[in-house]
Amino acid sequence: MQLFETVKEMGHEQVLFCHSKDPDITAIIAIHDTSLGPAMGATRLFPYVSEEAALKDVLRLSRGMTYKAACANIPVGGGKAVIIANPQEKTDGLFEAYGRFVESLQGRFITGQDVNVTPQDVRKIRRQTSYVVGTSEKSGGPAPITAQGVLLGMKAAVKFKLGSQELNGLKVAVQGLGNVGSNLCQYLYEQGAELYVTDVRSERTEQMERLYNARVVAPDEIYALDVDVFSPCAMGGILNSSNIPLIKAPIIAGAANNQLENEQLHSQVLTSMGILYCPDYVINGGGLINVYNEMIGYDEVKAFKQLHNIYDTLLEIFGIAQKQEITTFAASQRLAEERISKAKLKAIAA
Ligand SMILES: NC(=O)C1=CN([C@@H]2O[C@H](COP(=O)(O)OP(=O)(O)OC[C@H]3O[C@@H](n4cnc5c(N)ncnc54)[C@H](O)[C@@H]3O)[C@@H](O)[C@H]2O)C=CC1
Ligand SMILES: O=C(O)CCC(=O)C(=O)O
Repeated sequence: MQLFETVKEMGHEQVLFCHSKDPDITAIIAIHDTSLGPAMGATRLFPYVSEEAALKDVLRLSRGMTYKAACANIPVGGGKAVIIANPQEKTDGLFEAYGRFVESLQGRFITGQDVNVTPQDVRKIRRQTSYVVGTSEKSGGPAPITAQGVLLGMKAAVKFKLGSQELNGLKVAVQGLGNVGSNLCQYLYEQGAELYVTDVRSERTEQMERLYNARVVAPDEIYALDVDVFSPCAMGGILNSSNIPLIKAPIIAGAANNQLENEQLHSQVLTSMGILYCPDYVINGGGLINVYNEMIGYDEVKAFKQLHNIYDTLLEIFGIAQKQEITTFAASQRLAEERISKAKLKAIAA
C-alpha cells in the first residue's frame, strides 16, 4: 500500500502508529476528519493476519465514522483505532499502555469499545486517559442502542421495500451474536420476527435458540437463506463477489461496519440484484449517538430522539437513490458530504 497516496485519497488527517516494548503493544489510531469536532471512534482488538490488513481496516473504519457522524447530525469528526493482538492475550498493561497513546493526542481522538473490547477493558484505558466513552452505567453502553437503531433502520427498509414497517412474521437472518447481534435478536423476537442465526461461537447460537426460539445455521449457510432480511452483525468485508450471488433476502440491514468488501462494486451488484442495502454507517449510528450523548451529559430522551432520525434518514437515502438511479451507498455518501460541507461553511461564517 502506498501510504501517503492512500491517506490523501481517503482524506485522512493523521495516522498514529503506536508501539511500546514493555508491555508489547502494536496499535494504529487513524484520525480521518476533525473539521466538525474531535474524532470519535471505538477501539477494536483483533489478531489481524497482516499489518496491511490492520491498516486497511482502521483507515476504512475511521472514514466511515466521519460519514456516520454526519448522517446522524452529530458534531464530531471520524476516527478509529485497532490494537493488533489476540483476544486471549488481553492484559491490564496492554490497555493502560494504549491509553497513554490516546492521552498523547490530547482530545483530538475520543474512543470506546468495539469488537473484542469490553466496557471493563475501556475502564482500564481510562486509567491513563479521560478521552474515553462508553463506560457510563447511565447510558447502558453503546451496543443495546446500536441494536435499537438497527431495528429502526430495518423497519424503514421493510416499509420502503415491502410497503409496511411491520416485522411480525418476517424472517430475519442475523450473522454474529455478540454485543449488538444478541440485543437485536431480543428486539426482533419481541416484534414477532422469525429468527435464523449464526455465529462461530456455539454458546452464542445456543443462547439465541433457547431464549428466542432462533433456528441455528452454519456460518456459511446464512447467506443463501430464503428470508426477508439479512442482518450482518459480525465483521466487515463480509459482502463480497462470492457470497452476494447467493443472497435471496431482498433487504440487507445490519450493524457491522464496512459490510461491503468493495463499496463501489458491491453496492452496484446489490442494486442490480434488486436488493435494498442499508448503508452500514447510517443504520449503525446508534452507538455513536449514545456515546456522544454520554460525553455531553446523558439525556435519554434526547438520545432516543436522535436515534429515531435513523429511520427518517434511511428513508431519505432510499428516496434519493431511487430518484437519482444511484446506489443507496452513493446516496448516503452524497448526503453525508453535503452535510459536512454545510457544517464547514456554517463554522466559517460563525
Ligand atoms: N458495539 C457497538 O455499539 C457497535 C458495533 N458496530 C459494529 O457491529 C459489529 C458487531 O459489533 P459487536 O456486537 O460489538 O461485536 P462483538 O465482538 O461483540 O460480536 C461479534 C460477533 O460476531 C461473531 N463472528 C465473527 N466472525 C463471524 C463469522 N464469520 N460468522 C458468524 N459470526 C461471526 C463473533 O463470534 C461475535 O460473537 C462490528 O462490526 C462493529 O464494528 C457498529 C456500531 C456500533
Ligand atoms: O463507541 C464509540 O466510540 C463510537 C461508535 C463507534 O465506534 C462505531 O459506531 O463504530
